[in-house]
Amino acid sequence: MKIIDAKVIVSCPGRNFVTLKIITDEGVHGIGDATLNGREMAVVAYLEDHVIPCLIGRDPQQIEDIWQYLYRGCYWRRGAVTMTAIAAVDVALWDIKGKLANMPLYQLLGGRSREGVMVYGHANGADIGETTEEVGRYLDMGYKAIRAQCGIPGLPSTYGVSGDKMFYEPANADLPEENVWSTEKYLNHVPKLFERLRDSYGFDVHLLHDCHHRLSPIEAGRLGKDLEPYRLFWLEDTVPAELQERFRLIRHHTTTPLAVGEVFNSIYDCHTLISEQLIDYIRSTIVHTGGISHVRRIAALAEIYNVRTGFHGATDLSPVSMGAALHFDTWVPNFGIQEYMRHTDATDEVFPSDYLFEDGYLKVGDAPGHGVDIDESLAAKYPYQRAYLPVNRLQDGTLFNW
Ligand SMILES: O=C(O)[C@@H](O)[C@@H](O)[C@H](O)[C@H](O)CO
Ligand SMILES: [Mg+2]
Repeated sequence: MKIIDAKVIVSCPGRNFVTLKIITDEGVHGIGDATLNGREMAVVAYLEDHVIPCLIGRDPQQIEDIWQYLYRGCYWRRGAVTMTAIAAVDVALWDIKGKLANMPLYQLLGGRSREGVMVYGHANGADIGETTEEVGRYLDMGYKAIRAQCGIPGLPSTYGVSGDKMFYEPANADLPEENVWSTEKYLNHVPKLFERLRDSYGFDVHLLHDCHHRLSPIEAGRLGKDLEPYRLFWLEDTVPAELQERFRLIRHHTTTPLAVGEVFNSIYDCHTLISEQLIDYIRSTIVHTGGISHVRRIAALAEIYNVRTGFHGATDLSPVSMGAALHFDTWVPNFGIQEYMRHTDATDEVFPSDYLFEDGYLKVGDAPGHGVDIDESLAAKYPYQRAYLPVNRLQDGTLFNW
């Protein structure tokens, strides 16, 4: 069996998605997500110019050998562009293997460990009152876990807060938007939000919060401590995580559970965090971390150290990534939670899938492979539009972390 063709499809049904389709001589095809928000075309070029020529003629069943070939064989290891491109190939090959075996992906991985995958939705509002109402709306939809973000008095815009409640989208067309940030204002405000949420809804719902890498370790320790009475499920991305050792200080100061990893792209970004048990949840997911073949190694390491998975699942990860992640979540023994930001109807039409939201859980279907496909003629109706994530400046103009 041979790979005879592979193509990259770029489509913008509301936001940009990059999809790799691998075609075999036996008529079976597989698809993988290759979307790297704000740097999409770098992965397109990497795949088209450097990866696809090496795939033609290879046996698509040899997933591990192809992974090693692309990782070790390129000499320049790791990095977001490389690991996203490898992930797209890897997921497309697992999709093909599932179709050949006539099995859903979770069966190939080791079978079902749970009935459904608990997901968390995003509630956001301009102020505490609006976010509290939004959390109520998510509870009415059946969510068991909800991430809450809210506007900060005195700041014109805040990460995670948008006009469109259901389809919050982190990127903007044309050029990067600029946000203004004040850690002091933020640290004073956030505990009040969670006090209100617990007063309004009690302690049965899981509440989560994302700091988006904006704090120093000692500030993170303080926030974690201030939030302890409200029993968060997790506090995410408190500090920029290039230095894994930074988490030792945070850990010494708070019992609030910590999650990190959506910007990581390999096991080497998180091995200290995991083996020293400095975090509770690892968020590195399939699309930006070398695919299923690499993420399962991270999950296996995490399992030994009682760290659970909590995969990234924002709207810039396509339904293809969501499908693959849900199969992984259905199998992985040390599953924690899965992020679920709903895609727009236009996106769901371009990527027909068979997963379903039911009472706070996402459930995968039994279609062979990961169960998601791409409607190429519909995808062609939505041409690429350059878009960027925002940047963030302090009030005096200094460029800061976004
Ligand atoms: O936790 C999250 O979902 C966020 O941090 C994302 O919205 C993130 O900003 C984007 O996915 C970046 O592309
Ligand atoms: Mg995040």
